[in-house]
Amino acid sequence: MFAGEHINTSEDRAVLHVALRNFDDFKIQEAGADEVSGVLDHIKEFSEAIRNGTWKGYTGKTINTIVNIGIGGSDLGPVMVTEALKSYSKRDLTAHFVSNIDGTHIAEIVRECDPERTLFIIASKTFTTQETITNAESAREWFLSSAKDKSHVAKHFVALSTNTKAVTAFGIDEANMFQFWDWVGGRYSLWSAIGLSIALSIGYDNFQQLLQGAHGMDKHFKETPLENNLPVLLAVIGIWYNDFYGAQTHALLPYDQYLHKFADYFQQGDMESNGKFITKNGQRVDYQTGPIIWGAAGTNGQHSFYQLVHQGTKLIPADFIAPATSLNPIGGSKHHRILLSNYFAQPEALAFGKTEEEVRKEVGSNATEALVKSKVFEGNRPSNSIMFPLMTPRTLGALIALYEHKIFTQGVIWGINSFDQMGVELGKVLAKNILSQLDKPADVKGHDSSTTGLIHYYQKYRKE
Ligand SMILES: O=P(O)(O)OC[C@H]1O[C@H](O)[C@H](O)[C@@H](O)[C@@H]1O
Repeated sequence: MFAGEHINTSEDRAVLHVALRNFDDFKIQEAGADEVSGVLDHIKEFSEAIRNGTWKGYTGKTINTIVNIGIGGSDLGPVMVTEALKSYSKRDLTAHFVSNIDGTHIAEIVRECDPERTLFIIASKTFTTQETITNAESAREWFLSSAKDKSHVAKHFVALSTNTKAVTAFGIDEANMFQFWDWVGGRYSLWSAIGLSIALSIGYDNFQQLLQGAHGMDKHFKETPLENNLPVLLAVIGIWYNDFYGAQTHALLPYDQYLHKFADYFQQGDMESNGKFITKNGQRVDYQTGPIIWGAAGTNGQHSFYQLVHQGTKLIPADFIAPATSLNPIGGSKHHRILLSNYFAQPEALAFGKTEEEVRKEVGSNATEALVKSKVFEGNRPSNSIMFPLMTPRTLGALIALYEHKIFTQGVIWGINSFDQMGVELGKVLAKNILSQLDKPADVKGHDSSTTGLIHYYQKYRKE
């Protein structure tokens, strides 16, 4: 990876998100790597102009709302990080994120926006993603219904992309485009121009701290012997339970409300990277690869699904993640002490459980056998605990990079290409064909009976 070899073999690309946060440290030879600092300067200059009010909208007002339009890697990273670092954000600059093609998403968000004071950020590596381009067109239509004159688009629309041609064809000036390169995978792109909404929200200096935190983890990963190497340790522990104990899933359980999108983010990060049954050499694996990633912020999960984690029939390895100090120490950190007491207790309960003997002592001799059995915790359920002093941009950068490299290490051990995503293509192709058949029942051809029946049902009941 660090040598810039084309380890994304199926697409013949280097994988160099580490070059986006390198600060001239590692020597990386790859076209575009020398352009990173120029794009960072552009992000700095632009984010400062928006934040200090020198950038004005078409009626001379400052920008008070940003709307990032993107999906997958062009959405989840910015959403997760702006939520995680909300405490560092400019409170009078509201950030919204539109991803879903469902018109409800953009319709509900523009209801909260003032066209004179809103900046739309069209985030798409390829600039061909159907959802993003359709949402961007609708945003432009909504904007022009107030602004009227197309020349005003320049003050309210910017693009983050590798595809200059498509960006300019959409009507966004090249000067308002923030570049990145094909060696940045979508799910590894929050460090690139795709992070513009993060820089706008928390300020460029904090964005840079985020990058530096990730770079620190890159160095650790590259230079530390395997037995002390955090991403490697997480990777092999994960493989141990996944491949040798049959665990199907892995839960990410941050005891930090700011990290409430962490599991959503790494669902793409991990499952799109390692959800593959073909090795780099084209063989079908005869072992398990990437786990199902899921989770929720503690303690909410405890009151929802932890029953199964403790007493269900499935083995669920979990990562418990928490800051020692809260950024909101209300009530003299009373909340945080309660939160952390749960953070400490859950892994302990999972590991050591409660024996039948202990239950008997507790319930007394009148309890039925069934009640006794229902209160037994078998224990011996695995978890990792990750703790850090305080949620800062630097810490978050390191935490994200920790998981990125864990995923990469696992992919290497499984012999798969963690950096392509062929599995998302088939559905897109089928949807495109179906879209062209939706008008008339007679057009619905070439499908199985269930699909045909469903489309006919829609055609019977739709109102437009
Ligand atoms: O940034 P874009 O080119 O619009 O791509 C957005 C997303 O599209 C697809 O779903 C890919 O599987 C994702 O990896 C990617 O993040």
